[in-house]
Amino acid sequence: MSKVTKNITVLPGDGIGPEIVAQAQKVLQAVSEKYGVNFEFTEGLIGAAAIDATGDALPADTVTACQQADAVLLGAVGDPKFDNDPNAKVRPEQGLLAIRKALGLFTNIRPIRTFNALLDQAPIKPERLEGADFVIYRELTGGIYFGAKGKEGEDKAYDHCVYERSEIERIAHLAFKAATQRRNKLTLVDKANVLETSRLWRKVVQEMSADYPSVEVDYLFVDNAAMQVILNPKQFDVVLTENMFGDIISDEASIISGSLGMLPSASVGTGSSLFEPIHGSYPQAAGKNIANPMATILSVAMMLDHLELFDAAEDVRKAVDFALDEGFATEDVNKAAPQSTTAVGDFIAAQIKDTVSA
Ligand SMILES: NC(=O)C1=CN([C@@H]2O[C@H](COP(=O)(O)OP(=O)(O)OC[C@H]3O[C@@H](n4cnc5c(N)ncnc54)[C@H](O)[C@@H]3O)[C@@H](O)[C@H]2O)C=CC1
Ligand SMILES: CC(C)CC(=O)C(=O)O
Ligand SMILES: [Mg+2]
Repeated sequence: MSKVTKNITVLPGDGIGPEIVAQAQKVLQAVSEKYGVNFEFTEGLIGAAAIDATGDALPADTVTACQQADAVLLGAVGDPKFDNDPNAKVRPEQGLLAIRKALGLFTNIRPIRTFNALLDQAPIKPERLEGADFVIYRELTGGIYFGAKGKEGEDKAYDHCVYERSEIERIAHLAFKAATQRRNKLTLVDKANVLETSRLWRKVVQEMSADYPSVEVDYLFVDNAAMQVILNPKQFDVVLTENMFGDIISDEASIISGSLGMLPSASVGTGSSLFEPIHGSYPQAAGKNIANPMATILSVAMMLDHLELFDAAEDVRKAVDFALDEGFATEDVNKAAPQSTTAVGDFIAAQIKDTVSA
């Protein structure tokens, strides 16, 4: 019988992107060998790498390759030469925003959990963290990142924040549904005491809650939420929020997991789904073989769930837990005896091949 083939478009991007994506591909290769699935990889340019090669942060053939894929795997984009040049006309991050828009990826799902092996080293008391398990539904193609932006002269600049009801409803439906499959709680994080867009979010979510009677809905202003997320993370189940607030709150929530290098994400919507760590291109670590590949590897687990390879996804998660339990991890989560990025990738891939499937 011929093997099932899944076409994966791979966008390594910038900084540590190529290093962490290579480890994620090793993991997919291990899954391929164990489960008899064939992964066909097509590589595309995005970000600073794409600007350097073509002048464009998202070349048209990258978009086509993503549209034709069963799933997309992204590393990260961004380079200090653009970050430090406020006058740059083209920026790596434009490529990321553009692929999200082109694929209609209106929801970014960011699960936040703890890892037993990392509880003791967190800057927060372990008893506050143990059992924390929530998921952030971050709106991904609207709000201030996508509104009109510009400058008036040299000393005035603006970024507009706009949301339409339909943009709120489509992600809110996904978030409510997720809550019904979890612990039936949804927290809307907004700034409805100040922002008109937030008041629209609140109104729409209040109206929609009638369709999900089992779900308890509460509301938190984002400044309070930023504090609650680390003070009492166990209170959250599904957190629904707009683009920028979700971006910020999720980086903060990585403290609960132990490192920004631990948090994966799935971006879903109307086109091919895309899987990426929540962190950026960590340029200080580029080329040093020290970045944590686990966020990207756990993004592969989310990809495998999406491809309905559920046992393989579980294997990947278990292999990451095992690596952490064995202390086989990079310096961000194992300062005493750090392993390299490639060694961690090899270890996790070998563990997947070695374990008997569930
Ligand atoms: N999705 C994306 O492609 C994103 C891109 N960026 C871009 O990345 C560049 C750097 O931005 P930063 O604000 O420094 O954010 P960053 O997420 O790249 O790094 C912030 C800090 O988090 C830690 N960290 C991040 N990833 C890690 C990993 N895999 N292993 C271990 N530690 C890790 C490091 O301590 C690092 O200094 C910028 O150009 C920015 O625009 C930032 C966020 C997301
Ligand atoms: C270009 C930024 C919006 C990337 C980012 O920080 C993110 O998506 O988390
Ligand atoms: Mg971010």
